[in-house]
Amino acid sequence: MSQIPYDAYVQAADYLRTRLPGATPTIGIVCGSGLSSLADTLEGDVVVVQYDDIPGFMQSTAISHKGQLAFGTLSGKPVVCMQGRFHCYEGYSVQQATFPVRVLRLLGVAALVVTNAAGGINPGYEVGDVALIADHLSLPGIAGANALIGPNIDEFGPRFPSISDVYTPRLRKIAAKVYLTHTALREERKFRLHEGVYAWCYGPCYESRAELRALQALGGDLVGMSTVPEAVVAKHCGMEVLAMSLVTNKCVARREPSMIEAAAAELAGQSLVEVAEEFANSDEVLAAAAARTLDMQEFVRCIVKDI
Ligand SMILES: O=P(O)(O)O[C@@H]1C[C@H](O)[C@@H](CO)O1
Ligand code: HPA
Repeated sequence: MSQIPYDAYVQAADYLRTRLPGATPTIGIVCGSGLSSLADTLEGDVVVVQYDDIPGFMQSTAISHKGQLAFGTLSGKPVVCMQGRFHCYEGYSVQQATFPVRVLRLLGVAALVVTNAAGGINPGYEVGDVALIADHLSLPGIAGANALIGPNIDEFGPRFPSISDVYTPRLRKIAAKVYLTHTALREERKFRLHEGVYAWCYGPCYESRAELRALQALGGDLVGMSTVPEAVVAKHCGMEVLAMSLVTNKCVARREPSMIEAAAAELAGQSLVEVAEEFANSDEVLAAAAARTLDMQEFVRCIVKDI
């Protein structure tokens, strides 16, 4: 894996400092698919910087990911929103995909709020629910797709970091308290809040049914194509991390209908009951994200106030 040198991160952070007239951000918010309008709620002197202009940044190619950083204040705190993240399925290495996280760290970001659109594997999760990520399953990570592979950059963190508490309990508790005390979000049942395990897959294919059953058996509640590399790198460089998924589709993990049984039934002249199945698709994902976007804005705004 080609290594990104420390100087490249420093160069990007130095460039961004020249674009910022005021305070540098202490909180970073990564906007997931369909959730980039979180940045529309920024206040104060908002500064928008295109990824194209930042030395070393990649291009955002994912649908609905704008490809810009928006700096401003949210609930009175200096924040930066990443309107567009980099996914490995776009062809980026895990180091390239996580480049912005380390740049934000160099700018002074101490807490990273990461959002994503995810499929619900847990049968109790419905479209429109939100889940705080309590832990993750990183099959690509344990198989070698880990941004920390290669010479360790000691300026960021230790060679062998523990990531057992990567999703900072303090921040999860803050988010839970916001939800439990926010009348409009909870009592009006705008969305249900869960806490679950996010299974990271490389994508871009949505998972097969057998893969979904495997992830379910391994303890996954959600499945998505992002977040884990960012969280690992953020934890390595000493950031607190809060990650949450918006459930945009329910995953169909039921076993495939047997074509041997279907063929035998047809040969015996029996009529078959067709089972209609719904499979994940990106239109459905973006529509579900759009439907929940204002609630997510409000939720994140209140959490940031209490961080
Ligand atoms: O950036 P996120 O994780 O929100 O995006 C998810 C994963 C894929 O980019 C896309 C698949 O529908 O949504
Ligand atoms: N699988 C993977 N990524 C996703 C999904 C899914 O079902 N939904 C949104 N992002």
